[in-house]
Amino acid sequence: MSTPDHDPAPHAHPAEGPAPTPELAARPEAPVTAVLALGANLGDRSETLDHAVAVLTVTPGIEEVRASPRALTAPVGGPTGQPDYLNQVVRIRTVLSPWELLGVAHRLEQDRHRRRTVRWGARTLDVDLIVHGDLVSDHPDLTLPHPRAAERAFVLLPWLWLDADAHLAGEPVAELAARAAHADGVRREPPRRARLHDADRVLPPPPAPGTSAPAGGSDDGAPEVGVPVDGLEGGVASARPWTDRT
Ligand SMILES: Nc1ncnc2c1ncn2[C@@H]1O[C@H](COP(=O)(O)OP(=O)(O)OP(=O)(O)O)[C@@H](O)[C@H]1O
Ligand SMILES: Nc1nc2c(c(=O)[nH]1)N=C(CO)CN2
Repeated sequence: MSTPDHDPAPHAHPAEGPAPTPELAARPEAPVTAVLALGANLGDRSETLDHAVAVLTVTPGIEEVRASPRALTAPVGGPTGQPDYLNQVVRIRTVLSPWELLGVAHRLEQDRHRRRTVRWGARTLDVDLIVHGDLVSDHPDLTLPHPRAAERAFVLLPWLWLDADAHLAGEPVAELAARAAHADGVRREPPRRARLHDADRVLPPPPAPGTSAPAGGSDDGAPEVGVPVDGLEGGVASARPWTDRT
């Protein structure tokens, strides 16, 4: 028996091969802003998004990772009866080509054993590339800006919460969000702090002689920790991946 996430014969994704156009293969000479949209509605959605943001943070060629507040959203399209999605938008600066960035997106999905079977079916993780600088591409394997982003409240609202001045193809995201259908199905998650299992914690150094406060750590008493990642180069991140900055 197979479920949408247990396809016995997953097919290779086109982003594993060469870029289909020179524009999609070209690395920018200087970092450009790119926006990714994450969505998960199977498994531990919150942990999945934590992992994805952490991996982006340590991916070579990606810097200045800013993650939006998260939204719990009613599924739009696809089979009925799906669980709600957890959606988030991530803005980065990157020198990766659009095709390389799509490859990163698909490795993140594969890390979560995503299988493509039913269109818009439930999935452990979906990572869409919304914009890559000002690039416009109409190639079906990577269309930029993402062809459905301008009407998706589950993309536009988190993006707006992250960046009130954001524009998509010259239009203010605020205006697109105000017009988007299904906005009432998008509920902003309250800001949260990462809670790590004790076994994953890196203990802070002991207090200096004569002091009582431990060195380092965060303001809620949880120590600053690195984030171990696998599947991509980069090792351990020192940045905090739970960047719910509002
Ligand atoms: N901007 C883009 N971002 C991500 N994938 C894209 C983009 N443009 C085209 N694609 C192609 O779309 C194909 C299907 O992607 P995916 O399975 O993530 O679709 P979906 O999430 O179910 O639907 P939607 O594309 O409406 O979000 C991918 O194989 C990819 O090559
Ligand atoms: N709420 C919600 N609905 C969706 C989503 C999503 O991320 N969130 N993604 C889809 C295909 O990418 C289709 N429908």
